[in-house]
Amino acid sequence: MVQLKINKLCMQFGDRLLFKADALQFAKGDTIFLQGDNGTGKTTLMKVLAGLIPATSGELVWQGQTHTKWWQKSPQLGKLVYLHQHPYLYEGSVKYNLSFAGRHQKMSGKLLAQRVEAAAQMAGLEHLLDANASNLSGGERQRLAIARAWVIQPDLLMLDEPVSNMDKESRRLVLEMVHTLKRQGTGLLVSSHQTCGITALCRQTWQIENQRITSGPFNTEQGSVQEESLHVITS
Ligand SMILES: Nc1ncnc2c1ncn2[C@@H]1O[C@H](COP(=O)(O)OP(=O)(O)OP(=O)(O)O)[C@@H](O)[C@H]1O
Repeated sequence: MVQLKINKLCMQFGDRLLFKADALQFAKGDTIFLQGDNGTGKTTLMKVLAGLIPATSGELVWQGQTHTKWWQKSPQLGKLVYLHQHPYLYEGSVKYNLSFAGRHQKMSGKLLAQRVEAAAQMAGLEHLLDANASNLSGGERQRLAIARAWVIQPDLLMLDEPVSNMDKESRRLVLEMVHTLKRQGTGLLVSSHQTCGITALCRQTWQIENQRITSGPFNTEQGSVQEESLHVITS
């Protein structure tokens, strides 16, 4: 079972305590809605879990191994993906962006080409495959970033405000991609200020409140879920 365990995590910026968590677990197949008010540390937590910044103290255990040497190549590379709401894209075409990570995995050229084509279609970007990624609109960039993750099928995917500033059609396309990943077993950790189609896929919640992260069950009745979710969930 692919999993990331967090023990006695503490995050501070200078003297300011951001959050503490005794024990949390994020595993393949999990679907977790990360909730918390503005500034409580949701993005920071995701960056810590992705190994992009170190926690002040505590332990992250990936597949039974503690990962404390932050300057070394992360063992989670390609298996755990973090998508920021303003995603970083590589210099080059949409096609280049979609194929980049797959080239560094043990994926055959034929399979990679098939997945890139399928991802472009799912993301509604097939007509932009040769366009320069830096010229894409905000919504197209977010769709491309999720499609890029879809190509490599990570074990764990962290989505930071995945549908913020997206129109209805973009939200539908992104939901479809995320839902496919979920069906294939990818674990999801989703931060969002409002319930949406993607949070409706979640069955657990991590709540950051009073500088503590607590976990519990989440059912979609806890929030009013927007109508676009239901079509995908039941189909
Ligand atoms: N490198 C840093 N140095 C100092 N403070 C930081 C740093 N990075 C983030 N912070 C602060 O930590 C707090 C949490 O930031 P973070 O972006 O993780 O919150 P968030 O819960 O994702 O917020 P939002 O919901 O508004 O996106 C903020 O007050 C932010 O200013």
